[in-house]
Amino acid sequence: MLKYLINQSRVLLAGASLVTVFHGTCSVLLIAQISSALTATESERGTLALVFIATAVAVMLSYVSAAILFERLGQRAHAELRSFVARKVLAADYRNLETVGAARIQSALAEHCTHVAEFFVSFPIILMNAVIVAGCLLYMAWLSWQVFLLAILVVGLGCVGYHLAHLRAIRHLNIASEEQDKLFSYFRSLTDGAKELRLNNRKRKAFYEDVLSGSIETVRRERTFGMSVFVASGGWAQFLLYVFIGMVLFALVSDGPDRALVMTGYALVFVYMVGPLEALLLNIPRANLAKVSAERIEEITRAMTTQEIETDNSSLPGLQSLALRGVLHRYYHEQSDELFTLGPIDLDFRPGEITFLVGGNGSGKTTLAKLLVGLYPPEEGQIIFNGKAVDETNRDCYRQLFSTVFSDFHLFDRLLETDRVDLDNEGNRLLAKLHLQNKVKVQDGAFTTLALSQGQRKRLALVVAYLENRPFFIFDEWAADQDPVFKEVFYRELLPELRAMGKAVLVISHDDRYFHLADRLIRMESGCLTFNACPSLKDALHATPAPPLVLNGVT
Ligand SMILES: Nc1ncnc2c1ncn2[C@@H]1O[C@H](COP(=O)(O)OP(=O)(O)OP(=O)(O)O)[C@@H](O)[C@H]1O
Repeated sequence: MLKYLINQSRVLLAGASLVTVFHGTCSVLLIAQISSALTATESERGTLALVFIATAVAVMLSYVSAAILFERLGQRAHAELRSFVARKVLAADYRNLETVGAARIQSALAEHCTHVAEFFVSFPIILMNAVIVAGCLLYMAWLSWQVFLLAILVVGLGCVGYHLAHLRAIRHLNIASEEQDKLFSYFRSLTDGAKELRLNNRKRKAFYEDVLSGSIETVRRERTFGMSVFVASGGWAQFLLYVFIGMVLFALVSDGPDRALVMTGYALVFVYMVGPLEALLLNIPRANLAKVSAERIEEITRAMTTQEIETDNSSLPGLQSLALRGVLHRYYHEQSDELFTLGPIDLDFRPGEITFLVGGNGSGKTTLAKLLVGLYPPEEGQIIFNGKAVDETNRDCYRQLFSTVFSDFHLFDRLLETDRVDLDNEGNRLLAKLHLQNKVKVQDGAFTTLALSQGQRKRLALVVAYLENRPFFIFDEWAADQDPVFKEVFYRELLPELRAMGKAVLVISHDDRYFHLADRLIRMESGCLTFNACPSLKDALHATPAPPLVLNGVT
């Protein structure tokens, strides 16, 4: 991931790095000039002053240019990463997305992308200070070659120590990253479960103390440990530096004619070098954190795959026939080691036909709807659409056949599903039909508000589905949250209207008083079809009566 980003901006990165190297070199030259000026004669000072001013200006200009270039790189990397993850999420198979989970995706989009982008803040600091430290060492080598050899030894020892620490620290940073993914799901529970947490004080306390705090603490502990190991390795490097300084000052510099110049030079360089060295040791861990986050993004996005070919929407076919043949889907529940199997299912759908799908909770109605609309590719069997099997090459195109309102529907404030010119007028006409005209309007292709009751929001979702106007409509317990008057409108007006328009309609419903309005009734039990016929054959519907509900021994 980091390599990809670096590759994407290699020209800008190379330019910024060159400017940084130039800045580091000028900074070292500045120190060398200060050192020379301290022991310079009166006649040399004039020229030295001019060179000093020119170098100082170069240092300032190169610093500003490098900082701006790297800021641009960082922001660009951040934007690119966010787009990359968002595109991956949009293209991923729905099932893969369910497996990865919303929390990990949020974590990737929020924290991990930020950490990776910070690499472009750390990188110039590392590069700039590495150049300064290298320059200082070279300056020392020029003053005395023995010192240079010693410096090489110190750098070697520092590298070995750092590498060992690095391996340990990365392990802890990885654990922290994994825990952070869980933490994001707990953060969601803070807002999504706000009502439940307020209504049960024991639950609220337990959630905070046992779940949330534990997770926050794990991230803190692991990250602190990981970063501390890096800091400790920084301390080791600093210690080596002082050993190096001590050996140079007290053992290596002999009493010669240049002793004063050499000692002044060293004193200055040492003092100057400590700052860059510290910056270096502080920023290398940050770059490592970026690496860990980049690996995490890679892992998350790798799980979001697809083999499907995206449709261009130019020639969406109409519906002539649709058949499910031996279609089967399984859910595996890891915690309980249980498998839910839906199917094998054989079903036919025709235009202008209203099908009701009924059955107990958890019998597989929604799963069947997801299979039918192509959100889940069948594990076995086939969907035959207009005589052609649906596969990776045409599944995206096939999905464009459906307008749906699932029970966990999402409303976008903008009406993005269609580019029809009469969108506002048609939207407002439908809103009036569903008695929402005083609550919300469609204005410039967007709803004026979404702050409505659940039942009203479902009516908005119905408006959206109507505006999409696809050949096949699916409603998953749409009427469950509606007043009797809207149930009437839905079952007795809207559904017949859709039938008259030649739409195929699948209605998942528990409203048995409207079952007779369907052209066909399907019943599901434990993932299997147990009834598939005209609704007048009512007896078959009640083949398996539901067991009585028992609460604390009271029926
Ligand atoms: N994303 C999922 N991952 C794993 N198992 C799932 C998933 N969604 C549903 N299931 C399981 O599949 C079974 C059928 O669920 P489904 O939602 O299709 O039932 P349903 O008939 O629509 O129920 P309800 O009437 O309560 O909405 C359930 O046992 C459920 O535990």
